[in-house]
Amino acid sequence: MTASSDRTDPVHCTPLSAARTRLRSRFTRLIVGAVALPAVLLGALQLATEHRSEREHLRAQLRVTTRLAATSTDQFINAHAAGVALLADTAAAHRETPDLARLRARYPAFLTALTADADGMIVELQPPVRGDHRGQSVADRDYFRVPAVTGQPYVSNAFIGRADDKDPLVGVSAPMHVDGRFVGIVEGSIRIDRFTTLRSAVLRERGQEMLIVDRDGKVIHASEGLPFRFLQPLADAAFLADAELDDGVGPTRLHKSVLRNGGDAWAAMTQLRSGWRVVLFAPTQPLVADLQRRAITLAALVLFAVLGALLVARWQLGRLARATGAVLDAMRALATDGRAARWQPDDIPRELRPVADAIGELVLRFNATSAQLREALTRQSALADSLRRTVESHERDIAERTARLQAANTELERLSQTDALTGALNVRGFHAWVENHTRDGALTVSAAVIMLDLDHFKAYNDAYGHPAGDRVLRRVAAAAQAALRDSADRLARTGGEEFAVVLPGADLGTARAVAERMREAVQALSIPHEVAATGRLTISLGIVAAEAGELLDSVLQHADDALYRAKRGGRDRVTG
Ligand SMILES: Nc1nc2c(ncn2[C@@H]2O[C@H](COP(=O)(O)OP(=O)(O)OP(=O)(O)O)[C@@H](O)[C@H]2O)c(=O)[nH]1
Repeated sequence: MTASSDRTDPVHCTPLSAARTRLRSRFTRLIVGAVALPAVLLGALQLATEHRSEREHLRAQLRVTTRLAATSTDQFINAHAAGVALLADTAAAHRETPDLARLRARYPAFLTALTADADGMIVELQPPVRGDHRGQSVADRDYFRVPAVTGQPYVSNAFIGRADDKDPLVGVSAPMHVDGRFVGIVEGSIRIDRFTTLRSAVLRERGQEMLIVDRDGKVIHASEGLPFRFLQPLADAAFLADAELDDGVGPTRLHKSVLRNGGDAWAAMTQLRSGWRVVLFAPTQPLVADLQRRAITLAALVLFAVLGALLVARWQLGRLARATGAVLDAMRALATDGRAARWQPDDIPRELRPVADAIGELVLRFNATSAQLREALTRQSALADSLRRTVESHERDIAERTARLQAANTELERLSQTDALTGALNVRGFHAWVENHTRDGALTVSAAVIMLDLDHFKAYNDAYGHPAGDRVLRRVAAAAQAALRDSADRLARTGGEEFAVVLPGADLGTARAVAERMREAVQALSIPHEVAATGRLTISLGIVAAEAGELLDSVLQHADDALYRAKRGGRDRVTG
């Protein structure tokens, strides 16, 4: 639900997705920073420490092996030299011929053995199968000259055998003295491979190469991994440089490209009693290869650890995102609908439980408050309806009362301006008409005025009584009112039995016609009046026409004058 609503709601989707993305990249950086970096640093430190330790171990082991190799070689050579010396001494003491065959039998490493006289001429050579060399001279050989001069046993440098095999040899020799006189030497030649092959093989199995050089710095033996050949002069080689020997072994030093394969190697040198030097080389390549292998293993471990941590973080972030999405949905429902679904997260991390519980409580409270609010709104709405109905009813009453009041007022106004006896305008009503049709006493419209007066009315009252006079007044007024044609015309009772009629816009002719209709209408009433000459009640009328702007008082006076003339003229007539 969260994901879909996020997709369909760009307003809310973008910030939420961005937030999750930032959180994920932050987690990634955190894991890389907190796991990978320390692991790599610690691993590199560990590798460097181990590498240094193994290098030191290798160097120490190289020194030990060098010493062992030198010692065993020394013992081998010395043993054979001692054998030759013993044979020489024994033979000289007994004035016997040295038993070379016995010597070779005891020391099988001797390829040949010989005796030579004081002049260096070979007396005997063993084995005899190699040819008879008796009479040949070895006076040029070191193994003859040195013992002859020094009187001491001697270990030679390397040399090539004179036999057909041309074997690489070293010789050990010892002088013979009879009665203090040098009489010759005993010499044994040892094929070099007799004391190097096995040692080289063992050392090579341990990853080391062996070099033996003689006192002149020429190669006696170089194992297969070294690029040196027999008798190659190496006196100037760095690994043979004089060094202070510690317990018989010089310091181990690293030498570049010293191996046959071009590789580097640590080298340790020691010197034998014979003056030979033994140098052992320990290639660095296995150490480097081991370091590379460990580094690759470490990198793989770190990589797997980081990937695992990222997977776990991604899984946890997914849970967090789902829980957060549910929270947002609940909050969004609150914000948009004003309602909240029941908050029941079932897959929320324990750490977020307090937040979820707080939101759940918030939702419950919100729902309760919302329900109360709705109820209050419903009550308020009902109350408002009732109030509105009451107000409307009151307004209707007021309107009706106002209408009645206005009607009453209108009626009152009409009555206040109406003569109660005749129904014509009274003096107040006539003044109201005057106010509407004059300004400063002058007419604002043209108008005709008729002044109407009952003839001999006093006599009528006297003859018929005042109430009968009232009835006559009422009938005359009704007849006069009936004679009016225009709705704007007005009949007003201006005195006891005197009426004024105003006809807006009318001319004198019209006024006369109206007045005549009135007179005739009264005549037609045939109200008996014994005192009147005609025997019936009549009326006299004076008429006048005025233009707008004439003073009303003056107009009324003219009309009154005309009425007077009608009276004086014999009554029952219209005079203008
Ligand atoms: N019955 C009755 N009589 C009224 C009323 N108002 C005025 N009169 C009488 O009308 C009479 C008017 O008399 P006069 O002014 O002398 O006029 P007249 O008698 O009509 O004589 P002429 O006008 O000259 O014809 C008086 O006697 C008044 O009492 C009224 O409302 N009712």
